[in-house]
Amino acid sequence: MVSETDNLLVSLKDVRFAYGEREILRGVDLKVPRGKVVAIMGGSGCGKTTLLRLIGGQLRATAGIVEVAGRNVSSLNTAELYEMRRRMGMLFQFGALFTDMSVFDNVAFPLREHTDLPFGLIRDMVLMKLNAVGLRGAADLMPAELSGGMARRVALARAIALDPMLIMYDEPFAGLDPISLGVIGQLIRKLNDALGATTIMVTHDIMESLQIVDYIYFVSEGGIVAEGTPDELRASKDPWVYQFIHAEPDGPVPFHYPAEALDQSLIGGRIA
Ligand SMILES: Nc1ncnc2c1ncn2[C@@H]1O[C@H](COP(=O)(O)OP(=O)(O)OP(=O)(O)O)[C@@H](O)[C@H]1O
Repeated sequence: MVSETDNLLVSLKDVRFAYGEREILRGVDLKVPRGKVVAIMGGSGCGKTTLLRLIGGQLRATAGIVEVAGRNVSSLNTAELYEMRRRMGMLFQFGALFTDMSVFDNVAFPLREHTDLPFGLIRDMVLMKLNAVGLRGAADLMPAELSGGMARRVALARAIALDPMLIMYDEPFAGLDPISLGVIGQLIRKLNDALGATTIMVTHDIMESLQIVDYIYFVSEGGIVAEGTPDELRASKDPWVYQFIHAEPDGPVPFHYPAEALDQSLIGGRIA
């Protein structure tokens, strides 16, 4: 259990959120200590991306408190929000690269947008970030010349270009082959630790998460239904966690969409 006394970078207290009339989150409590890598998992459409957007200040909670670095995100004005976002690196689903820019220019983009640093310094910073993801030699390539795994690594380098305090990834493993997936997982951990950052990632990949994260939250039906360290979750008898870790098709997360009993649906059942 993450405690109040941990040095928290992100804290959500009883957070509720609705898109119009439709309530997606109904009281979420979540804590992310500084320096840690935390995964948020859960079924499709349960509100994981929405959680990242609330933390990033793109959405405002309907109720409850979202705190980042000790500041209530809802209370920030536009300038303060902009300043906070500058300190966050985000890689959204399939975080596409700008196809008409070289690898170098893609990574330089946030530095040029957000700083007035001279070219020489930007150049060195870009090359250092590309070096960290093993692609310094690919600086002059265009995105079309990269494999899927390489493109994701460039997107990672771009997300950390400004040395963020918080890095958020939305499904960083989506669409990758198993080897690239392992490489990206290790990089996420390595970059977090090398930068002294804090990382939150939304993912469906439980096996990779168990290898690299410090803590996992499971979201379902608007709230956190399970949480723990990888070791705690591996040992857990909680049916929800068990279903996820052992990839059981049916369990607390049902395989079947709600319906009447099968024998009621079948013609034979009706005759009987
Ligand atoms: N802008 C929006 N307006 C209305 N409803 C939305 C909007 N964005 C998302 N939703 C709905 O809110 C729910 C939660 O969406 P969200 O993207 O947070 O889920 P998720 O857990 O990240 O899903 P997935 O794993 O499939 O990406 C979904 O049912 C989605 O249809």
